[in-house]
Amino acid sequence: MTIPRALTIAGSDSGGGAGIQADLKTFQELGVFGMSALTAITAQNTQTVTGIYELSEEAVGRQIDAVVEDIGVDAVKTGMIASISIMEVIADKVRQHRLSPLVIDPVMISKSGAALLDQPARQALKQTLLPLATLVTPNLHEAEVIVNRSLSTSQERMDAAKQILDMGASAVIIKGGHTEDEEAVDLFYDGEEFHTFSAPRYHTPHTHGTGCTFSAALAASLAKGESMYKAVETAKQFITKAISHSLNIGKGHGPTNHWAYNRYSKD
Ligand SMILES: Nc1ncnc2c1ncn2[C@@H]1O[C@H](COP(=O)(O)OP(=O)(O)O)[C@@H](O)[C@H]1O
Ligand SMILES: Cc1ncc(COP(=O)(O)O)c(N)n1
Repeated sequence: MTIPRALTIAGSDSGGGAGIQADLKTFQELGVFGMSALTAITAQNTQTVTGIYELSEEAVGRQIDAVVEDIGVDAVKTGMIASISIMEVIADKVRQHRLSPLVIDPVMISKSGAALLDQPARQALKQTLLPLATLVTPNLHEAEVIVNRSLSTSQERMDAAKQILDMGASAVIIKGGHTEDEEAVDLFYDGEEFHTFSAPRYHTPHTHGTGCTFSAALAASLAKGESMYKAVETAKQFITKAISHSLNIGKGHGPTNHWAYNRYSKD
């Protein structure tokens, strides 16, 4: 039996709801062996980020080399990248090791408002990492930063999706977590067809780590060999369960529930 292996390149969330911790929990729940390359350590809980400690470029590069050269990687995701210099190392390593499929979650700001990618890096993303992406997963705000205009209508989002593919990404999913719509609708485009993936919107404050969990579920599903379309379906089901059973932990935005997909499969 071959064991699917996924690597997350992201930041640590001491609070356990987002970042590397969310990714590894998601990989585990989906039956994929999880590995990590940390870009930064955050001191963080459900209310706030009190410290960000970036790792050196060398530390990031060596973690990636170590797992690739020995264990092997069937899919990769990136999350918090922190700065341009770390982004450049990641892009170099992706090219050097031909890492694919590559899911890029262009994390910019935490739900609690902390900058997790500095301003220059938000623009550099377009040239440095997006062209390498198998799938890029911006939320609405991140998509607006990438295309540099507001996206209020579905037509504007479809145009933005096309523009993101013109930047070199193979596919994009613009997530609908931050709209006022009754449903949480994600727009997928792979250069051929648009698809929407919808689920009921849960009115809960406990959505810390939704984007990390979603992109980790995508990487895990791709590591298992699912098609891109099937991987989005699985990830949408996983995140919807995780949000519908989210955890009232801490005093702020609690985390999503990573075990809900397996434990509450019938409701
Ligand atoms: N309140 C909610 N109810 C149901 N689904 C949600 C809710 N909030 C986010 N989602 C879904 O969670 C996934 C992550 O989206 P989003 O929260 O927009 O990402 P991010 O964490 O990057 O801001 C998407 O599939 C989105 O539709
Ligand atoms: C280390 C790290 N990575 C990503 C997020 C984004 O998650 P959210 O937007 O839910 O706060 C985070 N808060 N911390």
